[in-house]
This record gives sequence, structure tokens and C-alpha cells, in this order.
Amino acid sequence: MISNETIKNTENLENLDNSEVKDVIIDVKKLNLKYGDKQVLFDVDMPIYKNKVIALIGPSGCGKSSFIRCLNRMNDEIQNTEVKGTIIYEGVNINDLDVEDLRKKIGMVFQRPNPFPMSIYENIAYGPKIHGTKLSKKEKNDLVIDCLKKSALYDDLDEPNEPNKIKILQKSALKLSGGQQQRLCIARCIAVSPEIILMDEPCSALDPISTLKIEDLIKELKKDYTIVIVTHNMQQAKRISDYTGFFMNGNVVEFGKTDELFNNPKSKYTENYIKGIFG
Ligand SMILES: Nc1ncnc2c1ncn2[C@@H]1O[C@H](COP(=O)(O)OP(=O)(O)OP(=O)(O)O)[C@@H](O)[C@H]1O
Repeated sequence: MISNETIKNTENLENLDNSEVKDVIIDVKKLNLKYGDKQVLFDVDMPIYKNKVIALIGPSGCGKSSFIRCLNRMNDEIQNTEVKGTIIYEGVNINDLDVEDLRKKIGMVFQRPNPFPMSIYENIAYGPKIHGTKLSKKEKNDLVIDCLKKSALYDDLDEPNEPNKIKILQKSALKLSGGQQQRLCIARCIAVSPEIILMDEPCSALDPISTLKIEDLIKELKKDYTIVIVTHNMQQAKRISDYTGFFMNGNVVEFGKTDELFNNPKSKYTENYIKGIFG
């Protein structure tokens, strides 16, 4: 059994230069998480940099999803969960924020596309409505179209015989392909103006072409949003992320710039994992 102290690379965070430290949007310090008696995160520290893509990699069950669920307090919904440590979002401890406001600012996209069983239009308009945003019909139409464009779904929905796009958007979201549904979920997420989007293996249920579309979209979205993505696909982490955190047994073994972590890993555990020796 490998001890937590052995695998932790305590120098990780010290290697990051000061200019980057200024752009921390979420700062996680000594995060510990237990489900009942089972501890799944151990003293996790991680800075999340604004307008960057942060990929989280590591073997199955090492705590990646549990970690991102802490960032918008989704674990609050799970009974017997104990979270210790601090998560500071723009200078405020997330426990001091209203949880609905927090989840508006830190949205989430899940492994399987989960559009609501309603129209494409209503899927996007729903979030602002439940958050009490009053919009005129035109403002609502503009918002829906803007979100569809930002999520690279708008042009996919053209129909040669129907020039009225708003009519096309009345179709059920469940009729879209899996990849389109996932982009709709991203559109739904950005409709409430988040700052951060958490993505838990968003491409794992998609074919390679839909996966590449989501990857292109992620690269585009980071101009406006910060993205934290859990992925099992190391090529994907390399292609799209600026920073990568490697988790093992509930510890962050290594965190740093993606190029450096993949080309010059500091820990032998990281090296063995990215070489496919275990995992
Ligand atoms: N609600 C829960 N109750 C109890 N244990 C849980 C719960 N959710 C996750 N776990 C356990 O916590 C550990 C970490 O799980 P988690 O899903 O965070 O890992 P992961 O790295 O995201 O895994 P994967 O890559 O397979 O999705 C696992 O041992 C898992 O069984």
C-alpha cells in the first residue's frame, strides 16, 4: 500500500510563477472529503486559474468526480458526506454563499447528456426563468440564439424548408443526436451566465466526431469561462487543457502546466500513469 505522503508531490504548487497566482478564481486548500467512514480526498490543494482549461486525470475511483462536485457543493446533496478544508471562490468561502447562486456561477455538465424532456428552446430558457430573470420575448429569443451560437449548435439546426429558426427550436431536445444534446447541455449551462463550467467526462458517451466538436467548443469557451474537466482520455487532456492535475488514491500527486506534466512529469507515479503502466 502506497502511503499518501509518498505519492504527494508537495513542490507542485511552488513551481507556478507569480503572474499566474493573480488569476486564481478558485483556491482549494486542504480539502478532505469523506462518504460515511470512507475518506476519498486527502488534503487536496489546487488553484483554478481564470479563463483556463484545467484537466483532471487519474485512475478510476481516485476522486476526480468527487473533487469537482465539491467545487459547487453538489456533494451537499449526498447523505453522510463530510467536507473539510476551504474552497475560496473569488475571495469568498463557498460555504458562505447561497448554494443556488453558487451553482449559477459554477455550472456543471455531466457524463451523459441530460437535456430536459422539453423543446430545445425551453431547455435554454428554463435556467434564467427559474432564477427569476425577467426577459421580454425578444430578449429570451436573443438569449437562446446567443447560447446556441456559443455552444456551436446553432448552425447544426438549420432546416432547408424552415427559414424560421425559432420554430425549429420548438422541437423536442430528445430528438437531437447525443453530441448535439451535450452541446445543448452546455448551452443550457451558459444561459445563466456562469463563470466556471465543471465538466465530468463530457465526451465519454460520444463518438469521435462529436468528441472533437466538444473539444473545439471547449477551446472557444475558455475565452469567456473557466473550465474544469474530468477526463479519462489523456490525449484529450493534452489537446485541450492548459493545466492538468493528476489524482491518485484521493491525493493530487502532481499539478502543473499540461505540457510540463506530460513531457516532464516530476513524480514517477505520474510518469507511470501517462505511460499507461497502470490505470
Ligand atoms: N455517493 C457516494 N457514496 C459513497 N462512496 C462514493 C460516492 N461517490 C463516490 N464514492 C466513492 O468515492 C471514490 C471516488 O469516486 P469518484 O467517482 O470521485 O472517482 P473518479 O476518479 O471520478 O472515478 P471514475 O474515473 O471511475 O469516474 C470511489 O471509491 C467511489 O466508490
